[in-house]
Amino acid sequence: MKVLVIGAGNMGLTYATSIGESKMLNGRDLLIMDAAPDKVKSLEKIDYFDVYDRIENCIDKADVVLIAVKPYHSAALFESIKDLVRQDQLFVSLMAGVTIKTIQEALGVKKVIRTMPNLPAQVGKGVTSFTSAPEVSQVELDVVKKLLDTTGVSLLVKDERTIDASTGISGSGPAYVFYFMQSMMDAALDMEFSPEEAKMLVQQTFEGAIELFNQSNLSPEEWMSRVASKGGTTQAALDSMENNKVKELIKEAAFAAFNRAEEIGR
Ligand SMILES: NC(=O)C1=CN([C@@H]2O[C@H](COP(=O)(O)OP(=O)(O)OC[C@H]3O[C@@H](n4cnc5c(N)ncnc54)[C@H](O)[C@@H]3O)[C@@H](O)[C@H]2O)C=CC1
Ligand SMILES: O=C(O)[C@@H]1CCC=N1
Repeated sequence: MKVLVIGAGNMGLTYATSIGESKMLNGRDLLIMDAAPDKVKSLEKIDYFDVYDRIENCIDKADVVLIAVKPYHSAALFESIKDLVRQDQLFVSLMAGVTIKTIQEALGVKKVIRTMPNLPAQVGKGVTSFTSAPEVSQVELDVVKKLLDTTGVSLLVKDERTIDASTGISGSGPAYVFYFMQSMMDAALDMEFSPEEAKMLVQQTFEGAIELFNQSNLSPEEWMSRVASKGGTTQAALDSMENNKVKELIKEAAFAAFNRAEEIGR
């Protein structure tokens, strides 16, 4: 089986590298293609895959094609490959919001899987939701799951609405965590810690909290109550968040991403 990754940015390169490192494929069965000459130059230093700068030189070699360009580049890409693709090829999209029907119609193919990965895939801690067109067989789904799992874990979901919902939680989610980290670092700077001290305090607090969560069956709410003493400092902070409806605002933000994914699809 030969796998071609189109688009060697954050996501495409991460998947190509993870698949390469996993040794799932034989020698030269992994191909990568990007339209940016400087990107292609930097890829040539990496040993895991054969690198292409022109789609017509590689698309017909592939059994599985991973599409990892930005959604707004998808129409131009589809136009450039629609006369080169085959019905037996399996297309796996990593693009937010681009529907299976759009891909099928633009390429004139049936076998399409749509995924929603996330950036922690870069460190093997990704979570990828995926769903497929009915024309994709169970064997093909199993193969793609193995490819996706090289970057962390994956979750087969029932439909494309759930892919858009995953975008609001796990796809965009790492940015919400970074937003929280940045806000705490900014607060630390206002309290006159140095930038290095602020980073250390926040980084270790996040790592420690995640480790506690991972090593127990307690919910985040239960852990919150273990940190907070009655009438103490944590309660003052949690009360402030409740009064300012921070939870509602975070939910609203997640739904904004979900809605935007659906909007891009339309
Ligand atoms: N960055 C993230 O955290 C996540 C991104 N995604 C999705 O992954 C996809 C890629 O995002 P990133 O990797 O962040 O983008 P990126 O901008 O880092 O990479 C896209 C790459 O595609 C290349 N490209 C553009 N048009 C091309 C064409 N016609 N042929 C070949 N290569 C072409 C660009 O040169 C670039 O290297 C997007 O559709 C996005 O919705 C999904 C989940 C998370
Ligand atoms: O912001 C975006 O559109 C992409 C999809 C999920 C994360 N990044």
